[in-house]
Amino acid sequence: MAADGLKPAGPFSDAERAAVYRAIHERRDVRGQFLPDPIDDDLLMRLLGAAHAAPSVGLMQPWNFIVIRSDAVRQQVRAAFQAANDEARAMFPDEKQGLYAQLKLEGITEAPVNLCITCDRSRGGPVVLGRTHNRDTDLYSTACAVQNLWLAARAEGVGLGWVSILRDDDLRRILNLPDHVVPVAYLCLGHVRELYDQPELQARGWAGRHPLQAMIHNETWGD
Ligand SMILES: Cc1cc2c(cc1C)N(C[C@H](O)[C@H](O)[C@H](O)COP(=O)(O)O)c1[nH]c(=O)[nH]c(=O)c1N2
Repeated sequence: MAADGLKPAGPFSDAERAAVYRAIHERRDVRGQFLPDPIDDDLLMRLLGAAHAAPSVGLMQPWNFIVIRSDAVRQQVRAAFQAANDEARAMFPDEKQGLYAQLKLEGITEAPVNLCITCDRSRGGPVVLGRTHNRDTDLYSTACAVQNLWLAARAEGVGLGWVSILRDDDLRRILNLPDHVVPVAYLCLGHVRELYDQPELQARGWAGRHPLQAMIHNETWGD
C-alpha cells in the first residue's frame, strides 16, 4: 500500500514503454508537409495540456501559449522569417549558401495553427526556488514544455515545426509581448500524412546525427 499522495512507480507495460520510445524516436521537426485540415479544439487542448504538465523550476510554470490561427498574423510572421532568413543565409560560408537556400525551414502559412510559447520572466516573483543561482532555469522550463508538446503531437499524428529564424523584436511587435515576456518557441502545427524517417537536415545532407557514444563522458569532461 502506497503512502498518502504516492502511487506505485513500477515500469509501464511493454506496449506502453514501446509507445513512449516510439514517440521520442519518431518525433520530427516538420516544415513542408502540413495539410490544410483544421486542428480541432479538443486535440489542441490535449497538446497544450501536455505542455502545461512539464516540469518547471520552483513550479513557476513560466509559460503562456499564444494560439495563432489568423492569416493576417501568420503573414506578418512569415515576412519576419523571410527577412531573418535572408540574413541567416549570408552568415554561412559561400559553399553552404546554395544548399541553405534550398532548405525549407518553416511552414508558417501552410500550418493551420501557429503557437508562440513564451516565458514570463517575472512569474513567481524575484526569488524562485531552484532559480536562485541560475536565472535561465525559467527559460529551460519553458523548453521542457515545448518538448512535451512535440512528443504529444507525434503521438497524436500531428506535425510540429519549431521556427527560430526570427528576430525577437519582430515577434514582440507582431504579438504585442510585454518586455518581461520572452518568446521562447514559435511553432507551426498541423496534420501531416507522412514524416521523414530521419531528421530532414540529415536527409538533405546539411548535418548528421552524432553517435551516442561520442556524447558520453565518464566522471569528468573528456574522460
Ligand atoms: C530550439 C530549436 C530551434 C529550431 C529547431 C529545433 C530546435 C530544438 N529546428 C528543428 C531542428 O532542425 C531539428 O530538430 C533537427 O534537425 C533534428 O531533426 P528532428 O527534430 O529529429 O526531425 C528548426 N528547424 C527549422 O527548419 N527551422 C528552424 O528555425 C528551427 N529552429
